[in-house]
Order: sequence, then structure tokens, then C-alpha cells
Amino acid sequence: MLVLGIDSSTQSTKALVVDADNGAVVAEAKASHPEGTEVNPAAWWEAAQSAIAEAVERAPGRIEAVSVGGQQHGMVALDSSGEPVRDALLWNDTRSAPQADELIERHGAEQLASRTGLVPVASFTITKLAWLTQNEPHNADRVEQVLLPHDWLGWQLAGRPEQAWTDHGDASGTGYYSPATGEWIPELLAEAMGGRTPKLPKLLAPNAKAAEATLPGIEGATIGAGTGDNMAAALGLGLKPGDVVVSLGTSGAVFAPAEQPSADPSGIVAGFCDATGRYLPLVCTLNAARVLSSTAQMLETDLEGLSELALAAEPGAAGLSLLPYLEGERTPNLPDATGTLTGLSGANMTPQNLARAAVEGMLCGMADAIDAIRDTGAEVRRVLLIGGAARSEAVQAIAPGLFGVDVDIPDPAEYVALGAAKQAAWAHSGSAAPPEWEVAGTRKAVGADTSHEVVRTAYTLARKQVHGI
Ligand SMILES: Nc1ncnc2c1ncn2[C@@H]1O[C@H](COP(=O)(O)OP(=O)(O)O)[C@@H](O)[C@H]1O
Ligand SMILES: O=C(CO)[C@@H](O)[C@H](O)COP(=O)(O)O
Repeated sequence: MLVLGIDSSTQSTKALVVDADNGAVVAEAKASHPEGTEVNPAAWWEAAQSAIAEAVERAPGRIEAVSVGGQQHGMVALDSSGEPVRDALLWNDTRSAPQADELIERHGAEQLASRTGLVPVASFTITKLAWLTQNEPHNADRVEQVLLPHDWLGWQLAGRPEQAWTDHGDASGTGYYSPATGEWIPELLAEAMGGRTPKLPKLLAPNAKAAEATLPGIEGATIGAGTGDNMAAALGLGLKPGDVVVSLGTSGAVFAPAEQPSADPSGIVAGFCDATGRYLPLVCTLNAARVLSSTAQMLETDLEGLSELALAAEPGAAGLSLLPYLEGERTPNLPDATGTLTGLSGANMTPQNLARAAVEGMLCGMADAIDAIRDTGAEVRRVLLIGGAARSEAVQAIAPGLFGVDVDIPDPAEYVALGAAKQAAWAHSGSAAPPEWEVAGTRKAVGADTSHEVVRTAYTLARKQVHGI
């Protein structure tokens, strides 16, 4: 049986056709998304249709089921005819930082963490809706329904039926959902929107059959509930206790499976649900893969060249530290920050050291995130490194030392789309547990090198000096 998994993430849509018996990828395709932190959802739909058509064309048979994993938190606000009232505001759009602060002032971080699992930052949907209400009341007045990117795409695949749906994983990133009860908190949404009460999608179980596809090429296929991209990756990897994922896409996301919901009043760890009925404590930064591509561009090289330069420098980049807050930052919560390079001298200002500082700076943020996940009580037996920038040799070589733990590098694959495909197979089968598909990979052992301590200390010192935290 063939199933289709879609990953609609920040930079692109990926479509994988997968053999549901063993998880083997039999066809795949990709289409780009526009740049920017606000995007017309029509662009995702166009990319999805193009990637699906291409993947299905290469598939050796009929698609029986499909699911979508989507970038989390994006605000898709629809009017009474189902059209977006404006472009969607994405997870990495920081304009709603003041609204996040207002929510915390009104309710207190501790209360919000225990009610919603989250302490608001600009990424979360509720702050974007509060921003819309305060800054574009003419648009807020027209909002009849609020969806997330994956909800909207699933609804498109089903031909825009009366009732849209979502899953508990993606819902847990909105700020108006309770992981403890598994229900929406409509009063928080109404308060953020000045008393307006838009319709919310129906919450579906992880293995629910949501609808049937109407898109030509996959008509009649079962549509699964879908989920957020990180939850889909967790499902695709089949995480076990002791596993911690470091995902280096546009965002840097660090997460681990958990049996209980978490509530971190510091706001560092977001208490999300996963796509299996369990939980997924997660730390997210705004700056990961693009730190490397921007540095490569500055050094007039490509990603391979950047990796070679970084590996030609000594650990610690001869004293250079990069705080890579190129798009502002979410963890730590510094929405207006810019990047800083510290420790420059005439002697260390080389392309090799700059490249090394970029890789180390990005990974130091991830190492801090692993520590925060460990602080929730999660066991950290190994790290699984995925996402576009996990393909970098320098990242693979430097990560184990900085993380202080063995790093497994699953064979390069689109794990979000694979997880979506697994959910589709699960929904179609109607079984109690998702299918188990083997994930192959290689291990980079942590080794005896202790130079990482110096690197992390220098990074922490630079952050304290520049940002006071
Ligand atoms: N070999 C590589 N080294 C470093 N970065 C890479 C490499 N290959 C791809 N990338 C980066 O990965 C990113 C895309 O990763 P992906 O996980 O698909 O992101 P997203 O899910 O946010 O769209 C791009 O920024 C790209 O530059
Ligand atoms: O906001 C988060 C997680 O809370 C991000 O991880 C988004 O879900 C986007 O992910 P990528 O496009 O980087 O995969």
C-alpha cells in the first residue's frame, strides 16, 4: 500500500510517497516557498500541488492515504467565504512580541504555563491574533475561523469542507489550548481578540480519518489528522525514551518524547503535545540553517566550502564567538536582537575562524536547549540530528563534543514528510499504534575531546556581556 506524506515547512514543501509496509520512500518531490515571515497561504497550496503532482507521477501505484506536517504556529485567519483576511504571519515573525508581553503581564507566566503549557513569545498564534486585533481591526472584524498551516492545507486537500480539523500536537502551539485537558481554551482566544470568537477546527485523535482527498491524482485517499512539523518528525523517527532530537531547519528545534505534559514558567521549554497522544517538550530558536547559509554567502563560498573552512580552524575559532541572532531570537527571548561577533583580533580574523564561529555559535544555542530539555527530567541518552543543516560535515563533526553526548545521524531523509506518511498509514489501517519503520543511520561518538567546554563558556560569556542573560 502506498501513502503520501507532505512537509509544508518554512522554506519548502516536500512530498514523499512511501510503502506503508516498510517505510521505504518510493518517490519524492519538492517545491519552494516564498521568502519572508508573512506569506499568502495560496503559495503553500501551489507548492503542495506541484510537489504532490510530481511525486505521484513517479509513484508505482495508487495513493491510499495522505497527511500533512506543517510549520507550527502560523496564523491563517479566514473570512466568511474561507479566504485569508491577510497574509499568514509565520512562527518566525516577531512583530507580536509586545502582545506576548501584555499576555504575560495580564495572566502571569506561571499561570499561562500551567494552563497552556506555554509562556507567550512572538512565535505563538495567540500573540499574532492579538497583534491583528490591535493593529488591523478591520481585518480582525472579518475573521470567522482561525487555522494553522497544516489545518489549512488538509482542508484544501479535502476540497474545503464545512468542518476543518486539527490535531493535538499542532493545537498545543497556539496558546489557546490546554495540553492537560486536551481541549481548546476559547476564552483566552476571545480575550486576545477583543471579544471576537472565531470558530476553531475540530480536534482529532492522532490516528483519526479526517476526510477524503479531492485533489486530482489522489482523489478518495484517506486524509489523516496531520500535525506540526516537529511532531511529524518525532513520529517519523519513532522516538524512544532517552532520545533527544536536534532539528536544524530554518528553526533550531530540540525535543524529546514525554509521558506527561510539561509547564516551564521560564518559557524556555514549550510544553507541546506530540502526534501519538503523548507529549513533546521542545525548545526552539529562530536561527539555525540560515546562520550557515548567510555566513557562506558572506565568505563568498557554498555550504560545502563553509564546512571545509570550519573544519580547518581549531575548536574555539581562536577566540571568536558568534551570537547568531540574525533574525532576532526566540530562545533566549530577544525578538529585537541582532547577531554579534565577539573576540575579534587582527590575528584571528580569518575565513576559517569565521566559519567555525558560525557553526559553533549555532550549535551552542542547541547545546543550551539540550540542557533545558534535560532539566525537564528527560533522560538524554543520545541525540538524533536531522534537518537540512544536519547534512553539513562540520556540523556532524562538531556537534557531539559540544552536546557532550553521542550523536546519531539518521540517513539523510525528509523526516517530517516521513512522519506525516506514517500518520497517514496509521489512520488508514485503523490500528491502535502507528507502524514501526526502521531508521538507518551512523553514529558520531562524543569522544574524549574536552575543548567544547571552552567553546561553550566563551559563548555564554559573550551572551551575558552583550544581552545580560
Ligand atoms: N549540506 C548542508 N549544509 C548546511 N546547510 C544545509 C545543507 N543542505 C541544506 N542545508 C540548509 O537546510 C535548510 C533547509 O532545511 P529544512 O530542514 O528543509 O528547512 P525547513 O524545514 O525550515 O524548510 C536550508 O537553509 C539549506 O541551506
Ligand atoms: O516554531 C517552531 C517550533 O515551535 C518551528 O520549528 C516551526 O515549526 C518551523 O519549523 P522549520 O520550518 O524550521 O522546520
